[in-house]
Amino acid sequence: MTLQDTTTAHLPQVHLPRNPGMPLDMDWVMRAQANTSAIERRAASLPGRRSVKKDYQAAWLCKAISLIDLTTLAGDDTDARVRRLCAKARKPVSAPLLDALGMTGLTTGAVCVYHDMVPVAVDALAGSGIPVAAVSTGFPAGLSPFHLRLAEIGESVAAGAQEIDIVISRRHVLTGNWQALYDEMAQMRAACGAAHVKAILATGELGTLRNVARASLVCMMAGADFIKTSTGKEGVNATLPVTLTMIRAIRDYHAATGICVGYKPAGGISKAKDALVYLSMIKDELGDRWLQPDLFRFGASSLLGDIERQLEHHVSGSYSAGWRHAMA
Ligand SMILES: O=C[C@H](O)COP(=O)(O)O
Repeated sequence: MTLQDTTTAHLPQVHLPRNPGMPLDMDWVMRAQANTSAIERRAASLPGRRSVKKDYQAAWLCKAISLIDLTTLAGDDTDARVRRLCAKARKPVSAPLLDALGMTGLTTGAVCVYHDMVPVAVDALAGSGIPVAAVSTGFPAGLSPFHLRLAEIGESVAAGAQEIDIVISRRHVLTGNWQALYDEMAQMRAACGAAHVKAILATGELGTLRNVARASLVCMMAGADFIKTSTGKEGVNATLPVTLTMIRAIRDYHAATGICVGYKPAGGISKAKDALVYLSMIKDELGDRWLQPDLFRFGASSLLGDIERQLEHHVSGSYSAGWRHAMA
């Protein structure tokens, strides 16, 4: 595999048709189980193994950059911070490092901000082709009046957000009210119009992996283009067992409908080596098609910094034969 194969060759120039969804299939939802102990065993085996061949790690780290929704979601966000973030999305690593890697043109997958920051981000990213994602619907708890959550989606889209990260009502999952979850998701999907919609499940608040599996299915049936683990604000955010549960739900949905739904782990992913484990898991479970920005994103505020440090380390001293080959 060359660096070119790993990065630019797979950038999506064509957006997939949106997930059209399907009627709520309660039998399928109730059949969805998650074998917790098997999933935890499989997840526990992942970090210990050599997930990506060392020779190609730099190439995979560049790939990871192209898959980041570079995020700031803080109460003290300012226009200046968002502009700095957008500049970083355009040039994710220093110019000398980009040159050394031969990766001119590398950008992050998107920038993710609160609704109020959308106009600033849209302006700062003009002409870059990098989409702005807005967290809407009363993020992070999603407990504002429903009509206001729908209105917020409309305002974010009108302000130029091309992707909307909605939050679901956790109580619908905790009470097993799948019809209410489906209806909520379908209305949010409709409010997004042409924008892509990512459904944040807030998995750390859903109680069980079985609930995660069922909520994943219901959101996909209701038209979510992506399912996303967390807001980054829950006590427990993205984990490997949750990831296995959600990507297997994506695999089942694809097998039954032919529709590809994307996956976004988010919250607490800050280390380059963890990003490689996620990419390895996606490759194993879903295949290369899901290693593209239209079907996979990391939601992360600090991952890029660690990846940049690791790439600097590679370029400064550890050119192996394989890496030179990858650069050829
Ligand atoms: O959606 C993205 C998350 O809020 C980012 O979480 P993080 O700040 O822990 O990386």
